[in-house]
Amino acid sequence: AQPSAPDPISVPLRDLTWGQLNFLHTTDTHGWLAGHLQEPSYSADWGDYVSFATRMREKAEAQGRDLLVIDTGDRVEGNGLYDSSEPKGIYISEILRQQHIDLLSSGNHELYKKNTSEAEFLNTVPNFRSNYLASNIDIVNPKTNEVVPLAPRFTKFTTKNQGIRIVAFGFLFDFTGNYNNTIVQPVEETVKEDWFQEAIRDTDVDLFVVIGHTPLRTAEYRSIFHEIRAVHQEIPIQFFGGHLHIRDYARYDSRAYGLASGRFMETIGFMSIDGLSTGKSISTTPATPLRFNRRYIDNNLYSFLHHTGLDEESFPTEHGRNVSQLIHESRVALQLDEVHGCAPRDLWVNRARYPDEDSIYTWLETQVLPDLLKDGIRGAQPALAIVNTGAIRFDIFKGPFTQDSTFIVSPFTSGFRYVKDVPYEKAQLIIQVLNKQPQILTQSEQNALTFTLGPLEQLAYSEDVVADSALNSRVVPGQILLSTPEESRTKLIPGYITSDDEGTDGDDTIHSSISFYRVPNCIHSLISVNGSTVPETVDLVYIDFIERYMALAAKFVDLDIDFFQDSEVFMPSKSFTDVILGWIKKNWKC
Ligand SMILES: Nc1nc2c(ncn2[C@@H]2O[C@H](COP(=O)(O)O)[C@@H](O)[C@H]2O)c(=O)[nH]1
Ligand SMILES: [Zn+2]
Ligand SMILES: [Zn+2]
Repeated sequence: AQPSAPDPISVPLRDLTWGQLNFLHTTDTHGWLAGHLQEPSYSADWGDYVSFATRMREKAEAQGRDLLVIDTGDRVEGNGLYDSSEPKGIYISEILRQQHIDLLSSGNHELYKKNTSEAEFLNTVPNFRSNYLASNIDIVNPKTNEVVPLAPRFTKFTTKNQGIRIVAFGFLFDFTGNYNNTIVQPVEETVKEDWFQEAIRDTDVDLFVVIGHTPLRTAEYRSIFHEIRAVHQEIPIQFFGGHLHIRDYARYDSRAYGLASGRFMETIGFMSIDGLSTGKSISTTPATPLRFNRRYIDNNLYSFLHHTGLDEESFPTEHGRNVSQLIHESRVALQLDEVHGCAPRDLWVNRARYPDEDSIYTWLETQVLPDLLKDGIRGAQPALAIVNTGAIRFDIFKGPFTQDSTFIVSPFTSGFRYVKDVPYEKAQLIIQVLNKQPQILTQSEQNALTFTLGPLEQLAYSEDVVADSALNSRVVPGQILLSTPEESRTKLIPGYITSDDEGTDGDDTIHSSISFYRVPNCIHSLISVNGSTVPETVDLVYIDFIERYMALAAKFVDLDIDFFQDSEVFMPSKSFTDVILGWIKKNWKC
């Protein structure tokens, strides 16, 4: 457990609605298993979550109900606890496995690199036995060189208390950026496979559960929904999704819903279903009408104590405490609190307009990239650098910038490449193509370039909200009267106000809203020694992750360059993360 949760007397919470079958859901945790050390709203760690899941399971069992724990991938890349070890992930694997997870699947980040997907296949899948599902992912078995499923395609089981018969699948969206030791089959093809068609024709089923690292409102999930509905018009279907890093709840029909539960251990998703038939029920029609309920739980002890009805003494389990201790020891071993510099101000990914002096991207464009290129690549030749905004994963808070901050902000190993003597106006057109997302880039490729905020209308933001920029706001913009008059006036802290298919009452914690702003796919910085004149040609520098999109854009603007053939490495063995850290060590003295 970390710094205390929000002030308990001033944070109104919405309760959970329990059902026959209840779920806890995490997605896109990206290594944040220590919780948020600088944001009390999200300060619970994986050990606290182990305790929470245990207490919630006890609560369900006491009422003869069931509880299942779900995770839908992107468990790697994005926090020092994962990225700071060599090899990456050795500490996190041991921490992750301490949670009893009933169903889990792979995200796209598990597949970018060969050693990441092989660690998944050799460690995480066995750690969770048949609970790990991979309906559309294969891998080259590093021991036999055979192509095999990453994990079982699906599973069928009956819940312990209610006897609910479940068939579950685990899907990844039609991801194309995976390393060539894995194969992601398009979902449209998977649902036509014999094994899938046979599995959905099972008649002894009360509920289909589709987990996956797939945004809820996608063609992929719609095709699975339609395939199942083509066979079972009435059977309830529960989807769990992720990847867009947003809280979301989608209604497919009156008997099929989907839940997505944010990112970075900010949210524990809660889902309940009532009115399900079961293997035990005699009559085919359940006694109570079918009912789905969702709740986005802020990942902090205050919420956990409230929803379990326990207090600081009775809530923690010994196992949960031991996991928190393991996390602490892992962080010490990795020296994650080593200070590299002191940030003079907050710099925001999407809680500040761009461009703006509070935008992390403006800071990169005006400070870091010019410094990188100040000596040019080839003497006085002007240079233009392009970086995708998705390379930066989180905000910089005013104060110590640590080893942990380094990987929270920029976890990837991407380096830079460049091509020489590109006509400047063509280079400008390339940036426009990358940021205007014309038809040339498929939707999934468009997503792969942007720090995927997901549809902004699902994030609570408003141009005219004046909210202090830090989530654990030091200054709350005035008092906000709660909707029900008998509730006392109370101070709300800024946080998510999620708008989904059921309205805006999904968040367990009633927040004041925060402004969120869209950022472009890419940012850029032009450096020319005699800054004044517009250069004829530039050396075009870009982060290597976007090379294939640069090649696409070059075609679009009739630039005859083969980026894969004609490009060279710029500053070998220096990653974008090294560049950022080097700048911070030089400029942000404490
Ligand atoms: N510059 C780099 N950006 C990367 C790399 N790997 C991923 N990304 C960015 O992350 C998102 C996908 O993240 P997700 O958590 O939403 O799945 C992707 O769209 C890129 O923007 C990398 O190695 N270098
Ligand atoms: Zn993610
Ligand atoms: Zn993802």
